[in-house]
Amino acid sequence: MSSFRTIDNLEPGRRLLVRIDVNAPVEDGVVQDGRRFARHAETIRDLLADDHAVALLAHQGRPGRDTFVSLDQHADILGDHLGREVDFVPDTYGEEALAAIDAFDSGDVLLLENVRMCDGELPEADPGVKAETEFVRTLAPRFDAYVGDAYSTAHRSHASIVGFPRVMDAYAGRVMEGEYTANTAIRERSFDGPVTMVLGGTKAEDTIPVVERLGDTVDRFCLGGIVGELFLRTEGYDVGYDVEGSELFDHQWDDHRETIERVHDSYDEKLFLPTDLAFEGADGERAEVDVEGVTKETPFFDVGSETVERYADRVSTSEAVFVKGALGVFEDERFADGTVAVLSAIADADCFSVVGGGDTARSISAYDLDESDFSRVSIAGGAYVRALTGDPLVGVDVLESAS
Ligand SMILES: Nc1ncnc2c1ncn2[C@@H]1O[C@H](COP(=O)(O)OP(=O)(O)O)[C@@H](O)[C@H]1O
Ligand SMILES: O=C(OP(=O)(O)O)[C@H](O)COP(=O)(O)O
Repeated sequence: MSSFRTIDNLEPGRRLLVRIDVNAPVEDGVVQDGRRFARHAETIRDLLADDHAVALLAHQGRPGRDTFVSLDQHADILGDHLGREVDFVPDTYGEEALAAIDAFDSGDVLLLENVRMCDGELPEADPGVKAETEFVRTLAPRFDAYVGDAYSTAHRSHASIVGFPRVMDAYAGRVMEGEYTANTAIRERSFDGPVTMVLGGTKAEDTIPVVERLGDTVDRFCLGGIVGELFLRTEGYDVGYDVEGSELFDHQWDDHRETIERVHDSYDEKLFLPTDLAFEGADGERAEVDVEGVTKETPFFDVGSETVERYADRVSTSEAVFVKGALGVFEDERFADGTVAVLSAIADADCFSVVGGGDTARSISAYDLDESDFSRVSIAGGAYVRALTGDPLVGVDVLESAS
């Protein structure tokens, strides 16, 4: 059981600062609707039913990425879920934001601009340091309480996650409470047969430490995506290099090389790496190459069909399977085979299964897989796999300390 207070403990009619996570895929500049919007709309609906005034904080993307965009579209999508207007304020704690906050009243919902566009949110630092930022010092006194609902960002020590609850009366929202309860319960489960983790995606910092932390309890790690290529590079294959315009590999290699090499040496027998990879052929179609034949000039977008077969075989003989991160760029149909085939094998298998990640969970609906074939689909990725290790989530810790 968590020891944080929830929104059920709030007196009605408060002025609330609510941190949600509606970080979403962006395709050709268009923000894609998904589970995160639907789930946070439930929290907001419950808050409005208790006559609170709700100011929402959220982020989108990371500086420098093409998914780093304004939250104006997010306000419209949230509004569609709520069946009412959500006012977008193109400012976070400047004059325009303060005027909107000072004017807002019971029953109002407004969404402030992408917190990662304002000074103070980044980089990660101790909660006490984030609480001292101008951002927190300016907004905190204007509200009665803070609601932490962004479980999927609870592993980041950013101002909107840890700074506000450090200095405000703080409560957990419905998403925070639900995700925390479910993921903590999963961590406490034990399984008689093999446990497999399928790890892919782009965020090495969230997945590689998990391999190290769970290396003694998980039986097989099937690796793909950027993570898989970084491990292949450890084995001397010429993959996992940035091509022009991409910043996916080299800085992650510099940051995590030591850990990757250590994990590789320690858990060699449990690690399953791609034996073939897919790329865009000269005719624009999907082409595949054995890892022995890769060259560093070629960007790879999926695991190959032999790898898919091996991974599907591993998951179909597992008692439990945990997925975080896609095995390829599934948003492009040519490179969806790895992600979709392995998810289908999990859906068909008689196993306990969890699929997590803001992007990865989306592949389930995008490719008409049936959500009910999985034991759980989490809207969190990095936070959920970290929760499985038992390591603390700073965004949960601060809510517990605030109680
Ligand atoms: N080889 C690859 N190159 C570039 N991107 C990849 C590759 N493989 C997977 N991806 C991308 O990884 C993304 C999901 O990873 P990530 O954001 O880390 O996970 P999630 O949001 O699901 O937790 C997908 O959107 C997919 O396009
Ligand atoms: O999408 C998110 O995490 P996820 O990719 O682990 O699902 C969260 O919004 C956190 O975003 P971040 O990884 O840019 O800090």
